[in-house]
Amino acid sequence: MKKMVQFGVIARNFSNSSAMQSAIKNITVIGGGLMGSGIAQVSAQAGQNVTLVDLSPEVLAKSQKSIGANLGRVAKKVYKDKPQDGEKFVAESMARIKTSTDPAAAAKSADLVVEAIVENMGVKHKLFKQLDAVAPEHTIFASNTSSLSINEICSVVKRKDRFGGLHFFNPVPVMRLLEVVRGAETSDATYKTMMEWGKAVGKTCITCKDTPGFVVNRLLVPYICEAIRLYERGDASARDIDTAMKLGAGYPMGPLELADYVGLDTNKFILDGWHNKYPDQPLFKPIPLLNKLVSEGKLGVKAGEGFYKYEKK
Ligand SMILES: CCCCCCC[C@H](O)CC(=O)SCCNC(=O)CCNC(=O)[C@H](O)C(C)(C)COP(=O)([O-])OP(=O)([O-])OC[C@H]1O[C@@H](n2cnc3c(N)ncnc32)[C@H](O)[C@@H]1OP(=O)([O-])[O-]
Ligand SMILES: NC(=O)c1ccc[n+]([C@@H]2O[C@H](COP(=O)([O-])OP(=O)(O)OC[C@H]3O[C@@H](n4cnc5c(N)ncnc54)[C@H](O)[C@@H]3O)[C@@H](O)[C@H]2O)c1
Repeated sequence: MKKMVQFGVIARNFSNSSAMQSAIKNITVIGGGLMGSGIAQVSAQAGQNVTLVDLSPEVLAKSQKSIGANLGRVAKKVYKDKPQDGEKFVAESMARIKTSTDPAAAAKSADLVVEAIVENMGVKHKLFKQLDAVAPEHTIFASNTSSLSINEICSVVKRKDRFGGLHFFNPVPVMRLLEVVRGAETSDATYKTMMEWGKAVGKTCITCKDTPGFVVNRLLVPYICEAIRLYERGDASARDIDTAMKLGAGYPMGPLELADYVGLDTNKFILDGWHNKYPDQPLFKPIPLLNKLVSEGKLGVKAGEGFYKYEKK
């Protein structure tokens, strides 16, 4: 049943993509990590020309490998009875992805730049300032930030009317939602283009204001944090909390499993940032157990241990 649902999602995303048109033809994705490689993949499979940029050539090589493998999964499902068409789909999608280690050069030919680099305001400011000086007039800039303010990120660029948030979800090829975030100065034309582009790459788009966590993370972060506090108090075991939310509320993962999946350092980073900004909000108060796990290097799936133990890949 689970597989059937996932197959439906991937096939639907793909057919949506083929049917939709977008004014954006050339996209530059900056940051070739977990999110950037997924954004590059869904864009290329929807027929866009993609330049994927990272400072590290090793990251780019790893991303290309994982995109190839994930496109292979899509092809297996969508072209189940036509393997040759599947191979063509993978080859053509891969051929649409170029890689680069030079963000400024890659922005020069972009209609849209989607930034998916580290969640750090200073680093994002430095990048966007550099890109603003070289990108064509018409180029739209977007950030995939999980928790930072779009208005604050775009404060360093002149093109504030051509700036917004495009918040994807992990894993990008599977998750159907795209949050389109309007900053205070995002123009109607930019907003409309971002919405159309999101549909063209197969996502269902919702509109968000530039508030902490937009919609999903504003609800998800306090929910995960409450689950950690529940566990910390000893009210239930980790396994029981996760089983409760999977079987009682129908979530695909329990909150502690999801916290391990996104990374406990990411959980902590978001919580600390919001706590500093909104010290009176009790939902954003620091959690001693979360701080302890992070200080011990127990960051979740990627570290081999978080609330649970995992086999290191
Ligand atoms: C304090 C809180 C902090 C929050 C942090 C915020 C972070 C951020 O801003 C927001 C988020 O993203 S929030 C996070 C939002 N995310 C969530 O909430 C996620 C919740 N979890 C889920 O939706 C499901 O558990 C998964 C989809 C992850 C796995 O599905 P499953 O059924 O349990 O396991 P399965 O059978 O293995 O996989 C089924 C099929 O899915 C496919 N596929 C899987 N992984 C893939 C990948 N990496 N790539 C590509 N494809 C991938 C694949 O096609 C596979 O089929 P195949 O047979 O292998 O070809
Ligand atoms: N991980 C998630 O679940 C998730 C979900 C939604 C949004 N986000 C957001 O997406 C962004 C990226 O997250 P991620 O999980 O993909 O991170 P990641 O660490 O997997 O990847 C970030 C990549 O950016 C590269 N990078 C850093 N500075 C750069 C620069 N100046 N120019 C080019 N490349 C640079 C790094 O080498 C790294 O490969 C963050 O803002 C994060 O908050 C993450």
